[in-house]
Amino acid sequence: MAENQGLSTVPLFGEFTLSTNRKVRCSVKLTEQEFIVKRLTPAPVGWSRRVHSLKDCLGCRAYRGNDTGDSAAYLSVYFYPLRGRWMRTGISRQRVEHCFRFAALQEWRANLEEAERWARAVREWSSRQRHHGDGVLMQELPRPCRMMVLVNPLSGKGQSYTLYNNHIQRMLNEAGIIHTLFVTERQNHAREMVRDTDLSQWDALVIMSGDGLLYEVINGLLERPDWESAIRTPLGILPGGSGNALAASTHYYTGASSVSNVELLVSCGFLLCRGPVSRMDLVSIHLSSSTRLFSFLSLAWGFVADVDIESEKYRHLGAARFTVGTLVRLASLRIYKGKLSYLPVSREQKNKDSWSQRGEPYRNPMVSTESINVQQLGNIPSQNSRSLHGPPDSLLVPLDQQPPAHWVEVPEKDFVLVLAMYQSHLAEDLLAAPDATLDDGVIHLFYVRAGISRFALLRLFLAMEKGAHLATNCQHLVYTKVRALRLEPLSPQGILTVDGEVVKYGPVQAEVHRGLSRLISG
Ligand SMILES: Nc1ncnc2c1ncn2[C@@H]1O[C@H](COP(=O)(O)OP(=O)(O)OP(=O)(O)O)[C@@H](O)[C@H]1O
Repeated sequence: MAENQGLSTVPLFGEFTLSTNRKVRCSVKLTEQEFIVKRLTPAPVGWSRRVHSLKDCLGCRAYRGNDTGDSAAYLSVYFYPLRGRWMRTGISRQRVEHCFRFAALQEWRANLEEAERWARAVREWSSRQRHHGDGVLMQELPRPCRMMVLVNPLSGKGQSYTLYNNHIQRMLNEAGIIHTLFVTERQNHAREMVRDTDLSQWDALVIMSGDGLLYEVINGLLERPDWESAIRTPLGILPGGSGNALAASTHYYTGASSVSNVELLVSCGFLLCRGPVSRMDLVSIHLSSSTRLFSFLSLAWGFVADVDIESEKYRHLGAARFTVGTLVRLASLRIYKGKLSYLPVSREQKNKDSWSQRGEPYRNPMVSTESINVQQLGNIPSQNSRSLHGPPDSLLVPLDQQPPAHWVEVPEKDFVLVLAMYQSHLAEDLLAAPDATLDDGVIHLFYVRAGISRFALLRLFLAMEKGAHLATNCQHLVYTKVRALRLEPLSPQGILTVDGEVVKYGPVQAEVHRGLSRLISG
């Protein structure tokens, strides 16, 4: 062990019987990349050889059986490979367990030691196989890992707790993750818990709900005096709501084909257990009420916000509530009056370049009295009168001043929708920003100008299921990548949502903070 930096040496070979049938002998081989099982006892039906990539290994366990008179030990290894779905196209992660009986030695202790040697080697070599993305890897979660799991029992169709019991609890146990379950009892419960908890007790905070509960957790972390370290606590997301946009986004970033419901849950559970932790963008949002809050997903006004909120009454339908809501709102399509301006990614870059050519550090020219603006904008009381901290917003000026001169002002004043996205999915089956990545530092801004027909709008949303809406060449749809934006609704009434939650209607502005938070994302 001491040589080879504590790693168990591989390959390992062994011959064991199946725990379920002692008459079936198998040869087992562990290499740096694979776990290979070959049946030595011929079987009339079923498999004769199985090869698993260690990338698909969730965990393993060595243990003694219940019978104390039995000197055997057991090794269970859990894999979740991507496999073709039964009677459907596409692939999804499906659980495969191998369990072997170790009885070659007379002493139970010796058999258990041998099983533990195998378990250690499987764990070590599978952790070496973890996929490290393109430079986004921040850190591995420590092992053993301690997770706080927050479950909203009322989210989605009210099945979160059952889904946790049926799938997630088992996966966390298989991965050897120590976790404590907290069932939220009311709105803001999770926010208060993360605001007040001793974070040194936890290696990760996991949210099993819709996106609304994560929104609470992020804002709770940023209310803490130690927000700078608190917001770097690894977060995990498990789909338990009806929208599940971030869960769908994290699955999408793995490159796997699209899945929903329990298959999405298993995929996210797998990512959660395997890590690693990546950076995730957050967007600072200023409302007319002088409130500043943080958002991880979206800011919406017009059609999308209306559908999201008005379809709450169909939540018993699960994800289908958005389809029903879309059809209902299409029937009475509205036009929303407002002013939209933004700082394009390209223009911000030019600005930075011209400053650096002059050999000076970049400063947003409109906030040269930065400290004053930042103070005014940044340190304002949050909705529940607690102070929300977070980094200063260097691109924004106060809402009662004109946006900076180098920003773009959209000429149109009549919109059907404005949607700012920072992750790929708006809902499980709505791939709104196919180009988005977890920490690209970009707000993907979409707006649809008034004048679009109902049919064309429906076509856009149908195309969005596959992320093909941008290829429809719809003349009314505009897409641009920005760092900051301001929206000033002129219609006296309307709905504004942040991460799917209603916020105070009125002027709003936003700035992206690249990689401010951490997400366990695979
Ligand atoms: N026990 C509870 N009772 C009532 N509200 C709760 C409870 N626990 C959490 N909440 C609140 O429920 C709201 C909605 O939660 P969340 O968005 O996670 O689920 P959802 O609305 O079902 O999901 P989705 O947004 O995907 O439709 C959050 O604002 C949260 O504060």
